[in-house]
Amino acid sequence: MIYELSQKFVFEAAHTLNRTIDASGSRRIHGHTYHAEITLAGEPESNSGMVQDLGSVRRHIEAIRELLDHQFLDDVEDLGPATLENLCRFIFAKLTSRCPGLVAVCVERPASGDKCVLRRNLNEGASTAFGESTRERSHRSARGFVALT
Ligand SMILES: Nc1nc2c(c(=O)[nH]1)N=C([C@H](O)[C@H](O)COP(=O)(O)OP(=O)(O)OP(=O)(O)O)CN2
Ligand SMILES: [Zn+2]
Repeated sequence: MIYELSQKFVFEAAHTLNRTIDASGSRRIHGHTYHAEITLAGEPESNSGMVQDLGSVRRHIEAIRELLDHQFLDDVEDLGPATLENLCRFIFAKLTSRCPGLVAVCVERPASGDKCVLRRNLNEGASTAFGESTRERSHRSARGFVALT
């Protein structure tokens, strides 16, 4: 049995995007309301009864949210083209060392029904792609839900 703990947050941001379809509208600066959700997996620590205190998760999220909320996403360092895919990767990379057990990041635009989920691929060692430390990998391995790669 494994527990999954999630926290949602919202940010508003502007961007442009180069596309082969609907190109002119996407190339103009426009904005979206993004709804994001992060998920941690693990076992509750016996004394606290918590996988991780959601209060500390919210603090870490707030630091990331400040990098995105009311920003022009084209100018955000390390983001690349401001797609849902890159927003998931960006949030995952920024949070993974602060939130042990981070397994998924979801970003969606409810207004248009667009959604992307980035899940840690336990079988293919995708964790290293996000700059996860050896300490974190060992930590998760010790909790028994990932094989060391
Ligand atoms: N795989 C992806 N495809 C697209 C993404 C993305 O993040 N990943 N993003 C976009 C654009 O952000 C785009 O603004 C959305 O385009 P579109 O659906 O055409 O129109 P809007 O949501 O802006 O809605 P309107 O109200 O019609 O402007 C496209 N593709
Ligand atoms: Zn857009």
